[in-house]
Formats: sequence, C-alpha cells, structure tokens
Amino acid sequence: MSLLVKICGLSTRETLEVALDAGADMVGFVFFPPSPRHLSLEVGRDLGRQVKKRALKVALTVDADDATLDNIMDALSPDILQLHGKESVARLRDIKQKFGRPVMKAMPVETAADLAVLPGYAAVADRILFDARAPKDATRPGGLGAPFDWHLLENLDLHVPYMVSGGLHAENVAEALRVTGAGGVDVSSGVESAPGVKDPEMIKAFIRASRAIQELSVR
Ligand SMILES: O=C(O)c1ccccc1N[C@@H]1O[C@H](COP(=O)(O)O)[C@@H](O)[C@H]1O
Repeated sequence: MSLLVKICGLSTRETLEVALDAGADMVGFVFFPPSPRHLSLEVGRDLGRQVKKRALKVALTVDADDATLDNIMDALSPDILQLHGKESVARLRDIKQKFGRPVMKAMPVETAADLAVLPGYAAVADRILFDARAPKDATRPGGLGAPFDWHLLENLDLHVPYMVSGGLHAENVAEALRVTGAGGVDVSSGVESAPGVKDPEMIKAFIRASRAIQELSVR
C-alpha cells in the first residue's frame, strides 16, 4: 500500500492549494480554539469546498461533544474524524455510530507503558496516529513540534493502519518511517515558519522527502 502523507493545520486557501498540488493524501483542519491553527466553521466550510475530492479531508478535534461534531460535519463534511483528546474507547464507538465516519485516534506516546491501552483502541479505531505525549502544562495535546522515541514502535504488531506524527519535518521523516514502519506520516509544525503559519516550500519539501523514501522501499 502506498504511503499516506497528511498535512495538518491548513488554514488558508493558498497553502491548502500548495498541499493539494504537491500530492498530499490527507489535509487536516483543526477545530480546537486554543490552537493557533483553529478554524471557524465558516473558514472550514470554505476550505473544505476547495478540496474537491483531491485528498481526504480530516477534521481534528479534541474531546469534542456531539453538538460540535454536528457543526463540523455540516461545515466540512470530513472524510475522517481525527480524535486527538482523551476520548475513551466507548466514546470512539459512539462517535463512529453517530457520525458514520472513519475515526483516526491519536495515541500519546512517551514511554512503552503508553502502548498498553492500544489493543482496546485498535479494536474500534479505523486508524491509529502515534503522536508525542504533550507536556502536562501544554495548552494543546499536539501540534507542538516535538518528536517521541520512534524506537518504541519497533516490532509493533498492530492490525489496523497507523501513522506517525510529532516533530516531523523534511529532514527526519525518512528516519521516522524507517524505524516505525508506519504506513503514513502527519505533520503540522514542521511545515511552518511560525506557529500556525504554513510555508509553501516546507510543505513541498516534506511531501517530496516522504515520497522519496517510499520510492526507495518499493525498489
Ligand atoms: O495542530 C494543532 O494545533 C493541534 C492541536 C491539538 C491537537 C493536535 C494538534 N496537531 C496534531 O499534532 C500532531 C503533531 O503535530 P506537529 O507536527 O508536531 O506540529 C499532528 O498530528 C497534528 O495533526
């Protein structure tokens, strides 16, 4: 299966177009007010229309309630719901049933002990996203540009697709893929010139670097 590349936290028409043009498989939109990438529903609606099936639209939320998810469904009509908070396995099941969309559950990783809860989530989630555990005093649970120890995922025996994120950029994505064996990568800070400000050249370089390692592993 080919590598999935997700560019997250897009917030302008220009940078969304760059990501789509450069071949992103997934484009992520953040609906979480404390984030510098947070979108209003109206901006989300506008950007969602621009995608025109060229990539999968991913709505990133953090412990969102049903009313919030309803509004996001109406505005963006996402293809995937990325749940990046402390949602329980039961809540995942509930969201899948209520909203009828595949869910990608973000799992915070800092030590091997963090992987103990994986089987429960993997039984319900359509995809797992491994991300660095945020520090306790962080204002958001992700999008901080911090990596985790990728070696924790070595020898992972997971029967659902998984992606890796956290502090990725064009220079380290190849190594992250090599160590983790992930089927996809997700980036936000690593393609920004400042928090929330996406950089077209960095987006292109990240997608190029990810595709380069894919080419090598096909050969
Ligand atoms: O991007 C955000 O602001 C954000 C807010 C709340 C939860 C997750 C968020 N981003 C996701 O975090 C990971 C890692 O991002 P980074 O590349 O280290 O900046 C990624 O999946 C983003 O989608």
